[in-house]
Amino acid sequence: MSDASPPMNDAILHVEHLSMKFGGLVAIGDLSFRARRGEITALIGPNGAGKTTVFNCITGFYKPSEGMITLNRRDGSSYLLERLPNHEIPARAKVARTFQNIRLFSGMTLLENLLVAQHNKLMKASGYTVLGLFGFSGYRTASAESIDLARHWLEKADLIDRADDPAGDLPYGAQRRLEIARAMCTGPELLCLDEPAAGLNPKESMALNALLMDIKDNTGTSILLIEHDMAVVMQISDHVVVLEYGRKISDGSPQAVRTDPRVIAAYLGVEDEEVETVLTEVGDEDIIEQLDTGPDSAHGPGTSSSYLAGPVTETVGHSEGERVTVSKGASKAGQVDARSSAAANKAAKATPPKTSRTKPAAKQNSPRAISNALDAPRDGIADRLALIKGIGPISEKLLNQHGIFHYDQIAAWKKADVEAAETYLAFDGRIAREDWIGQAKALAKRASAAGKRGGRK
Ligand SMILES: Nc1ncnc2c1ncn2[C@@H]1O[C@H](COP(=O)(O)OP(=O)(O)OP(=O)(O)O)[C@@H](O)[C@H]1O
Repeated sequence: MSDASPPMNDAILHVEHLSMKFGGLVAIGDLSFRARRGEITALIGPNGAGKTTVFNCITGFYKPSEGMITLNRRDGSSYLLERLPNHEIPARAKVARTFQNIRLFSGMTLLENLLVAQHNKLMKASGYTVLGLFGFSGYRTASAESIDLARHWLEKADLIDRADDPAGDLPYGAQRRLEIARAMCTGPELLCLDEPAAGLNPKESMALNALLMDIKDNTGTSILLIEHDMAVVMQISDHVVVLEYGRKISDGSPQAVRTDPRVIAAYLGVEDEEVETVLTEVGDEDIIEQLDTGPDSAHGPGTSSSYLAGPVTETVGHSEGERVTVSKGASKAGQVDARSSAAANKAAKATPPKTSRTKPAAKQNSPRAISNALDAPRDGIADRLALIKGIGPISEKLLNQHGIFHYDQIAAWKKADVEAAETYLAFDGRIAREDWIGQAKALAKRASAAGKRGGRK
């Protein structure tokens, strides 16, 4: 939304008309948004929406095909990140990041990991000579300061008791916090976190939220967050930008985005005919009303730069005139737009009573055809299937309704089971494309190794 755009001096990050192409694929198309200083900005969207590609452009791993990324530092200096050499982005623009996959030095202790992160500062203090390491008082001071800073962040991350343990021995959630502590040791003004809550159990998720809120409240570091866990996003974000197929489909406060029908349709990854069912399940009567009467300009990207970037269509345009076709009807946000217009045109259509908004009978009464379905979760506790990328809360509920509660059940699926599940979920090829079976195997293994510590609801 246009009201989400702060004045330039309030924006630590300003992304303008960013496009990134990989051969014929437009991973990001004409994306513009701002992240305010001192806030947590979340970048969300379904798998493959282009979130990590945006991060890679901001942090210099990719040079964008088009567009500008401006980083405004507190001291008034500004950097065009797309022009800075990769290695200068952390040092000069003060941007730090973590990755989807944990990248710690697992054989080093926690303290050593945090000292390595301060390598540049220490080398500078040494005068870049071996003698400097032993002789310069400047080095000794810098070294003591580095240890203090590392201790400070170990305390903040609630890891000080494990300071001398190898990082690889930490539980998964603690490793995630260590990565953030390590990034904070570089003194960033913008901290980019790629799915920090992925694979965390609820307790670990709460500890992560506390750490991120502490960073926000007490350091002045701004945070840009990619996250699939909506509980985390809605709880701690000040501002949310939603992507679908590389295009921005919504931009605003967590509340505005949460109630945007385009986001619900796109993010939950539902098929066209299921949009209304999803909205009913989400339980937001206002949205259901909107779908019957047309789009509400107070919600969604009606006046946002996503509209300046053009409507979401079944092709993704590129400024050089190239058009790359995505699968027909692929944009769920586009489907909502289409449905809203169609609904507005059907003036004579009577609004069906709310009680009639139920799942199609075929879906409710489908015979159980997945070979390893169970009547109930083992020990009464289901795994969090939504940790599998591609499974949202609605799909998780549907799977549960069809007797699938555990990672190992999905891990053991054969072709016929996949086909049966796709019928229930009204997906076409997504299970293989998103490798649910591979993800389920990894989660089952992790849950089993941790004595199912992290994998339960
Ligand atoms: N180096 C690359 N070469 C070719 N295609 C790429 C490359 N990196 C990303 N893509 C493609 O760009 C699109 C966006 O990918 P990206 O990883 O940015 O999505 P994402 O929103 O981060 O997805 P996820 O939530 O699954 O991590 C995808 O279609 C992906 O296959």
